[in-house]
Amino acid sequence: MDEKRIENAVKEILNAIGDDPNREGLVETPARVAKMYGEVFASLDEKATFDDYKVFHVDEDPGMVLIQQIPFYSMCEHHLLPFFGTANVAYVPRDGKIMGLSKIPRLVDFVAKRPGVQERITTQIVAQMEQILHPKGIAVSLSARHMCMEMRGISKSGLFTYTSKFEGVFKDDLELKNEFLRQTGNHSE
Ligand SMILES: Nc1nc2c(ncn2[C@@H]2O[C@H](COP(=O)(O)OP(=O)(O)OP(=O)(O)O)[C@@H](O)[C@H]2O)c(=O)[nH]1
Ligand SMILES: [Zn+2]
Repeated sequence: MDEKRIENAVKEILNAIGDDPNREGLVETPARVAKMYGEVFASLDEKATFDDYKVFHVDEDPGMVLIQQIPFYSMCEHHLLPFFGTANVAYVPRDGKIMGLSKIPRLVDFVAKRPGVQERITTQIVAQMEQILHPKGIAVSLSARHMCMEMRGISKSGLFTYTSKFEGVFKDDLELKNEFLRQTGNHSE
């Protein structure tokens, strides 16, 4: 990431909104924003990859593995305002192939830390899980608040947007899908 360029751009924005980038409270702001963008957009760094996942084997296929309520923070690509919430990620292993549990929240972070939309985070979690494990099934659901709908524009506070994607056995096996929905606090039909 080109921090110097971000700093200059932030100075320019401060000027453009009619504030003074040289006043005491703002002098260090461009550098802080550049550093902050480095964090919230960390996945755009050319060195950033999600290849530190660990795959293990168990003798018998367990059923569903589900990590619930994984907090995530992202920035909407339309307004560069935060959207944030929680993700539920489940899979059903194939051939005893399982993943290091901590890698799932890492994967959610990796997918979230770039300008995006909630729908794409949802589908990319599914795509990455598929690539790493080729499991029998994947279920992902996200619930998030979008600051671009709360602090501006339509200005509706406390709206939660829900997105979900079900693959493989989660599509075919209604009981399994219902178990995911029940466990994650959502109600099936
Ligand atoms: N589908 C989707 N839309 C999003 C997401 N985050 C923000 N948006 C929407 O992106 C849209 C951008 O619409 P535009 O009409 O181009 O922008 P705008 O004039 O600022 O729109 P308003 O927010 O309605 O004022 C808005 O409707 C936002 O609510 C997201 O994660 N997914
Ligand atoms: Zn937005």
